[in-house]
Amino acid sequence: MLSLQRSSTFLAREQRLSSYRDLTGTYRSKRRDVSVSVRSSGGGERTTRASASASAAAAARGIVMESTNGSVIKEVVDRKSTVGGGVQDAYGEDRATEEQLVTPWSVTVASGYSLLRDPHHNKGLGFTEKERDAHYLRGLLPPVVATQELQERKAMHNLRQYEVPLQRYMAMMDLQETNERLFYKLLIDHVEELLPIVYTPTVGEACQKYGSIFKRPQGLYISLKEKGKILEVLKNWPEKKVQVIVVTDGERILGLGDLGCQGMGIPVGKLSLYTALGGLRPSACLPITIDVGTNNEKLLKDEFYIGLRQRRARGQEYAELLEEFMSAVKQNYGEKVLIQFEDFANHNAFELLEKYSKTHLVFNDDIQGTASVVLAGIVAALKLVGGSLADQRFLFLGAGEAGTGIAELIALEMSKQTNAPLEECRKKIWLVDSKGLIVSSRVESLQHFKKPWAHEHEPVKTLLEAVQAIKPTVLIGSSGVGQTFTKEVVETMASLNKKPLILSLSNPTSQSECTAEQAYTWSEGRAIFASGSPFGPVEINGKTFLSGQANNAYIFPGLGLGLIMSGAIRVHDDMLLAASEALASQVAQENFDAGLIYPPFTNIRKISAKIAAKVAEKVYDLGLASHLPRPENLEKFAESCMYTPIYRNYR
Ligand SMILES: O=C([O-])CC(=O)C(=O)O
Ligand SMILES: [Mg+2]
Repeated sequence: MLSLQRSSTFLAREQRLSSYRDLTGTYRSKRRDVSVSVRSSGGGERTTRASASASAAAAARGIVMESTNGSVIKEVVDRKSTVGGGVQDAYGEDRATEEQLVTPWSVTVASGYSLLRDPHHNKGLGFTEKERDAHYLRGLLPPVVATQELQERKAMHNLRQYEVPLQRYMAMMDLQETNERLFYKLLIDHVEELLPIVYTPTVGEACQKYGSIFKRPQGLYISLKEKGKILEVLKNWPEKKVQVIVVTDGERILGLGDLGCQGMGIPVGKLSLYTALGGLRPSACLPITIDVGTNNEKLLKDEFYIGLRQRRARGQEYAELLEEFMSAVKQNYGEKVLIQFEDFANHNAFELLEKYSKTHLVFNDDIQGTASVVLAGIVAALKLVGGSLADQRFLFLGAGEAGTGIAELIALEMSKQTNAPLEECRKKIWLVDSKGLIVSSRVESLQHFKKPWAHEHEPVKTLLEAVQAIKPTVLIGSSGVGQTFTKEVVETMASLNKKPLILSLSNPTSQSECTAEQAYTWSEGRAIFASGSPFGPVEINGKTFLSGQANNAYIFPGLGLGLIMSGAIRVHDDMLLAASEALASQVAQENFDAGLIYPPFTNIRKISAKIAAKVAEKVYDLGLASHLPRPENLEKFAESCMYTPIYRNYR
């Protein structure tokens, strides 16, 4: 038996790096040979055995260990990666640095049978002959070695056999859970086809049925039961170098309302887009659902419901849990971790953003991400509609997070362009909520986020009357209620404008204010239309009409990448404006010619890199960057940071 001699520095290093919690606290190997004395982070001595083949690597680069069945190899490596100062493991995956390994868990990578069941490293039939020898895979796979391209073709072929979108969603989730790189290769290469599956609209249905389709847990669940222990819960998550968290409390999932704990599908879906569209490493992404109960009676009675069976906690109890969560995140991951709030109900969304934007790197996707994407679409649409932003009159149906968020960013941009006071710019923007047009006589009873939009006007009850009274050039739906842009509403817009700009933003498709077909038919093909969830081409009198997807998916992946690569510590409105400008500039003449105001999603990675570069530029300009020096070419740097799903060759 060969004993590795270790210096005290090395031991100290291992104290942080090499502890691995298994049930017995020991490591044994059938394969013999190397015995390494290490200390656990709890301070106890452990004897670790590693195979002879691993011993060279152990001596050269740290420590390699195998478990009883020879299936788990643990490595500590010290090669720097490009983004955020991580390291790469034996498989070339970016991993946490020593300092980042702050928990009892540490880096583990598998071989043999376990490797085939490790979604981060599994390649299925893609393992080469050499890898099959080196990683104890002989006999565990059929003889054929397939290229990743062949696997991709097969997976797409199989996926297309399913006619029901939810089945495709489940097949995609299975793939993500078995072979992560293949999952992302599919998603990146077939983004237009698969976005509606892993994202809106299908993800909405998946959340509604999450309890029944639930197989393996994804993401982290933090419920009221974990109060007082949230830091410990965070430490149970296996990845230590987390850079983005998407968190929901499930109270307003898309336009579907309170889905409680089953809202988890949203953070999972959003983060898969962070990787596919924005190039963040999957291991850097952490989906979280905060479960404070649900007021959805149907779910409370559903025997398959997976969340707390109680009504929602409110007030102090809610605030305390969120406060504990926010400080635990900062304590565990530092102040550069990006926290994206998603699908909270209005009251909490505004309050959380207001409170934590001063102390954390946070943004609310529904308020700010949606605002940025819609502003980009409007700015681009001016090329088709004519006139400047300040020449337009805006009418919103819906005065919640999306409506007021978009309205404010439009006013901000208008104010920048014209030098007019923000107050004046706001007067060109009108909002309708469930009680009618928001006017000054209602101001006392309005929630605080609606007050800036209470302009002088006599009361108006319905949307149709509001359209007739305000005569908007742009109509925006963000109410979460489907079919509210009626034939009369669209016809009135078309009678007032040569090219009415109509945006039906609510998700999923069932909640869209009108369909593409309705918008084009009722406006006699003159509307410029985009929607939150996608619509296919529409044919009217032999002419084909396309419509774009005004969805925050255009913005948050690039925005997040820009914030992370610059090491931003706060989000500023100017960064949202920069993201918006970058997106608007990506609409090509051929898109305009087709009546589109957004570029196609097929180029999204390039678009995200451009958005990231513009956002990072703002972060540096505002002195909010912590990654110094500033790279010379931010766009190239953004591209170089992006994760690619191509299989790695395993050493
Ligand atoms: O998820 C989406 O498709 C867009 C969004 O944030 C929402 O509707 O809440
Ligand atoms: Mg959302």
